[in-house]
Amino acid sequence: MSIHGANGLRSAPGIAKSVDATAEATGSLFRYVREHIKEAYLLFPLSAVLLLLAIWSATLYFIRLEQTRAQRNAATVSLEIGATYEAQMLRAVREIDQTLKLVKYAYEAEGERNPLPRLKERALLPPPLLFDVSVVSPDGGLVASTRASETGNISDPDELQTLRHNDTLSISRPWKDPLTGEWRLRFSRRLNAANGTFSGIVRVEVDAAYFVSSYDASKLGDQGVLGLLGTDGLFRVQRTGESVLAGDSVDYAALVPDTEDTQALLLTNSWDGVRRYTSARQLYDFPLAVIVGLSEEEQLAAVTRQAHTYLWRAATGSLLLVLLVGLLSRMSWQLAQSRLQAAEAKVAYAERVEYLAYHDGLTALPNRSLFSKLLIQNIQEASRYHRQLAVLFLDLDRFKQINDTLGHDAGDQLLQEVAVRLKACVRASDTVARLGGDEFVILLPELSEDTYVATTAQKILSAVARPFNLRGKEFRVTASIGISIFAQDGLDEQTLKKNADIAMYQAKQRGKNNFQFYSEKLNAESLERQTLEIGLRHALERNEFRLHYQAKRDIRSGQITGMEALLRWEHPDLGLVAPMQFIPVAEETGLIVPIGKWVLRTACLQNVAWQQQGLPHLGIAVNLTARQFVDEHLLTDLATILADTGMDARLLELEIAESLLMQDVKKALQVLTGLKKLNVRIAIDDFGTGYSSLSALKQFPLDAIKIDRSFIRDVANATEDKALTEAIITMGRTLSLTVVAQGVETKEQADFLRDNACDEFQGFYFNKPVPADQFKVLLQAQTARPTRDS
Ligand SMILES: Nc1nc2c(ncn2[C@@H]2O[C@@H]3COP(=O)(O)O[C@H]4[C@@H](O)[C@H](n5cnc6c(=O)[nH]c(N)nc65)O[C@@H]4COP(=O)(O)O[C@H]3[C@H]2O)c(=O)[nH]1
Repeated sequence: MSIHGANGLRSAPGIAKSVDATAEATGSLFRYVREHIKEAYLLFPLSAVLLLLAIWSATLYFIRLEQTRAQRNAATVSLEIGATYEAQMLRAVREIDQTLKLVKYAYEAEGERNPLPRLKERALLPPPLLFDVSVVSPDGGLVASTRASETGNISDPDELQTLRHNDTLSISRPWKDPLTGEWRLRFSRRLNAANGTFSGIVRVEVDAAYFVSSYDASKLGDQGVLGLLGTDGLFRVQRTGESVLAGDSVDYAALVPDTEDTQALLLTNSWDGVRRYTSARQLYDFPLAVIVGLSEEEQLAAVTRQAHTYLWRAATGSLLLVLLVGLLSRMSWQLAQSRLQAAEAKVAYAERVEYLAYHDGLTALPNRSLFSKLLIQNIQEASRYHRQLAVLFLDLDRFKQINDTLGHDAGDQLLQEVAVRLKACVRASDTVARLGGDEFVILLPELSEDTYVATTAQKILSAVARPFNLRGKEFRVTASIGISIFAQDGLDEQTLKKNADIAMYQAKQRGKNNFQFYSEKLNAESLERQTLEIGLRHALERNEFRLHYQAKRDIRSGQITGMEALLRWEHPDLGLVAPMQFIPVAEETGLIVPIGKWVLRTACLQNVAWQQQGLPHLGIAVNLTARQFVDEHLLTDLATILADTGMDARLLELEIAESLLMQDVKKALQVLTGLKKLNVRIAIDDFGTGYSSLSALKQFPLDAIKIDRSFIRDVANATEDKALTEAIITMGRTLSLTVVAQGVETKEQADFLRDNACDEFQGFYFNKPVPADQFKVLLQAQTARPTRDS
């Protein structure tokens, strides 16, 4: 029991589930139909189904109507024929009975033993061809007959027996004439003697076919029936088509209603098994009934044929309709499908447009808009749940250079690779987005542990620093990252982004390839930077730049051998701004290019002016930054300036930082060769800090190297710096380069350099950078007193 119970429990939800599923399926079908009902491909079949229903309902209705009409008609005709037939039979039997009565009267009342000849003579007997009238003695012997051939005792003993006791009309059983093979019938009455005793019978014999001779095939067809039935249930005669039969026995009571209200019934006639609309009437005063039957098959044949025609037409119409609707539905389905496809394409296009609106096409990372949205959302959540989140701004160091050197395709490839590496460094819940150019931003929405941000930032720096393979070559880039934390560094999206940006610039300032957390101090620096940037944009047109000149002296004679032009910015509010403060800003913003051109032109003009004033023809050095160095117009600009100012190219020296040259040796060689073709001198600035390879140095068309100040600073004390400086000087001499020591501040430093055969020096120990008018005084002094100054 328990097992059954458990099964029952288990199956109940199963049944419920399948019922639910069915309901669900039906529901969804209805929903689908409701939603798409207006679609032609559904409307057509639905209309077709309705039309088919209408066609078939009408067809079947009309068939049924015709059938009913034909049935009613058959029943009516059966009744009508029955009524007529009844009247005919009544008359016929009455006439026969009248004859019998006439003979009986002549016999009994007039005492004629054989009244037949007299009656015949007086034409009171029926026609002899049809009827045989005879008189029979009580023992069955033929007394007289209208038929000449009839002789002997041919009476039925039963008939005699019946009439011996009754004075009624007797109707014999049908019998077949042995000679003709036709069915015959006999009607008889008793003859009384004068004393009233039985003295024989008078009878009329007739061909049974006589009673069914009114069979009209046009009405009764070939399968109808016309019959005379005795109340004993024995057919005296019945005719179907041309066949006349007799003697069949039926249930009289079942066939002949005992009411006046006659009607035709559809019956399977027991004597031949044919279904007929059968009407039966008992003859008044006689033990006979007339039977009329119309074959159902024949009566409904026309209707059935008609029905077949209707059905055939309906079927043909339905088939055509189905084909037509199928065709139309198919066409409209195809149309709907193509419309659907067009709509889907539209949706896909809209999705694509939306995707593009929120994603970076190059890296497929979220773009600035999407990042802002995500950041706003995450700030709201962090605020609600009192959580922290971090925004990391990342900028690639030297990206522009790679882009300019290797081309945009390589730059794009690099950015894509960086995007992949960045994503690999963070969790799936973190967001990496690209703001544009080489700027990326990372959102860390959940800071599980305090060190997570720093760890992630470090991981990113290491990942970016791994070499990239671009165009079959290995390249290295680094990144600078600025970090701001919600809520301490800002409560809204703008502030967090701005502060992360500030921190990122700070990271750049601090030598790149590092990360910086935002602080208030950074903010102040950033503000200053912003002030500088805004001011720088107008400094040229407002003529706020000045050039100062610092002398380079020969190490042995102390004579001024040349000068370096150094840029100064006289800011209206900030006063004199040092180049180390504003040149990085000018470099980042690209303003260094027009500013650099101004410097070159001014330095050349000044130098030519001094020459024209009779002062010594000395070389002048001008610094170039990385951006100036890779500027595609550098050579043409320089040539123009030289031509415009009339400057002797051999007196112009361009100082280029060693680190810059070593970043991309091939490109450096290309630019330097171009410069050299203009006959300008080339010096490597800040030498010793850029890890030059000797082979690279040998390739470059150089004229001078300037030892970095950091070596000179400790040259008098630190053994290591001494050794390095000695090595640099030796190397410079080996390569036949002028070796210049810069940042010489003390006598010790000067002595050391002199002892180690350095060529020239430059430093506060001799001269600080001064404006042109002051430098002119120095030059004039040297012209007047060309002696050693040191
Ligand atoms: N402590 C110390 N410093 C000394 C001494 N002797 C010279 N200096 C300073 O050293 C710097 C020499 O220039 P730099 O190494 O090319 O370094 C330059 C150069 O890289 C850049 N710069 C200056 N003017 C220009 C310019 O017109 N164009 C470009 N592209 N860069 C410039 O800015 C840097 C700094 O320029 P300044 O501030 O003028 O600083 C100058 C100069 O004033 C010394 O004995 N002790």
